[in-house]
Amino acid sequence: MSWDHVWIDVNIATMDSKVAAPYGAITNAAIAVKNGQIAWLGPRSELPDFDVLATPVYRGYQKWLTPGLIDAHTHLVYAGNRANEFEMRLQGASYQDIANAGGGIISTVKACREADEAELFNLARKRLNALAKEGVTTVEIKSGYGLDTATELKMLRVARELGKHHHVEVQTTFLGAHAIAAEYKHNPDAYVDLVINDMLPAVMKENLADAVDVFCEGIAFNLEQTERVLQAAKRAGLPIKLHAEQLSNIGASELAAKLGALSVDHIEFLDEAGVKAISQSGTCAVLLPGAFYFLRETKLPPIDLLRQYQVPMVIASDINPGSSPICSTLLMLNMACTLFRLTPEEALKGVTINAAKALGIEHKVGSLAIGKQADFCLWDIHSPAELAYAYGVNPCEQVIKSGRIIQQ
Ligand SMILES: N=CN[C@@H](CCC(=O)O)C(=O)O
Ligand SMILES: [Zn+2]
Repeated sequence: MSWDHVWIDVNIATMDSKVAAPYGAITNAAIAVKNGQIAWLGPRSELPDFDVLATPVYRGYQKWLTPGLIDAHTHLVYAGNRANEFEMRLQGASYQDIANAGGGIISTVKACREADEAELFNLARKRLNALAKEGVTTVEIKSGYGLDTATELKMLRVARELGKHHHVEVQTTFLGAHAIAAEYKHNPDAYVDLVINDMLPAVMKENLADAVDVFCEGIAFNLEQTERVLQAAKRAGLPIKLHAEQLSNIGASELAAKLGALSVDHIEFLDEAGVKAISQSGTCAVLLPGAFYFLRETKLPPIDLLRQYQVPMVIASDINPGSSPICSTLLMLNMACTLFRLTPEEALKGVTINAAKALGIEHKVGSLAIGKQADFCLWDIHSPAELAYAYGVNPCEQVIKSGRIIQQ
């Protein structure tokens, strides 16, 4: 047997539902990598003979190995910050008040239109480095702070460039329908026309997006406008997702289900009819505890209903300057448990296999099984629950991306 690398004496949280144990765990295990893929994994005692002189072998000392983490919802390409709005909220203004007064997303739009690609790239790279240090190997990045064709393209190009220059794999999402651009304040439908007829074709031409998202909400796009954008995305052959039911329930998730969306994200105000609809369409529920925490929301997402209808729950950071300026996927695991009462196992599924489902890449990443991409992390922990339990001392010891050992 000839392999590129082998790890022995590790405990593996495979997160593979075919392994019938919590976390899909295999204890006293080994894993072998060849050509960027997992060539073998199983109990150490069953490890086939291999050429020990020719193969680098790493000893895990019974530490835990998990799939590389996947952050399936971020807005990490942006310029400026909104600390002033943070202060305004502490003086009593609400997130909606600020948005309605022309602040919020629109104020980040001004900063992003002014920034050039190099500036956006450098700011975003720091955020991506922070995630990578915590074991993130795949990240989704949205546009949506341009709201004109040139700036939306600029954001997506920066996201694509990040993916080329960093070991973390980047999935891009076109979110031109994030807010109504100030220039179209009095004619939102004309802005939707711009998104569909100008931005989307330009995005497609440069192959800049892996998916399309819309913020479907009272302060953003209504159901009809949202459907127009999503139908256009589908015609262009892109998967779709929605910012849905964050501040109110306008039926966004039922629309997402009808159109076969990959995910609905936020969903604090999702009701049983919506949960039922997304369970039937196989749409994932992306929970964003960072935004819930930072906006001091009080309405909890319907976790029990999501469990009851067996909707895959995803946990993501939602990194953005307005509602979640928190650059830590690991902290989200802790928040998912403390704020949303997820179990640590549910939380870990939310940043591994279920996050992969929300991005439509579960055939490739998200769990550890023979034939999958060799994306995994070695953690200095005694049980996988520790990843959600404690925060502040980074337990990530080693990151392997596509079979390559990343030194950081
Ligand atoms: N809800 C909409 N979009 C972002 C917030 C964007 C912002 O406030 O800048 C979110 O996911 O929370
Ligand atoms: Zn978001």
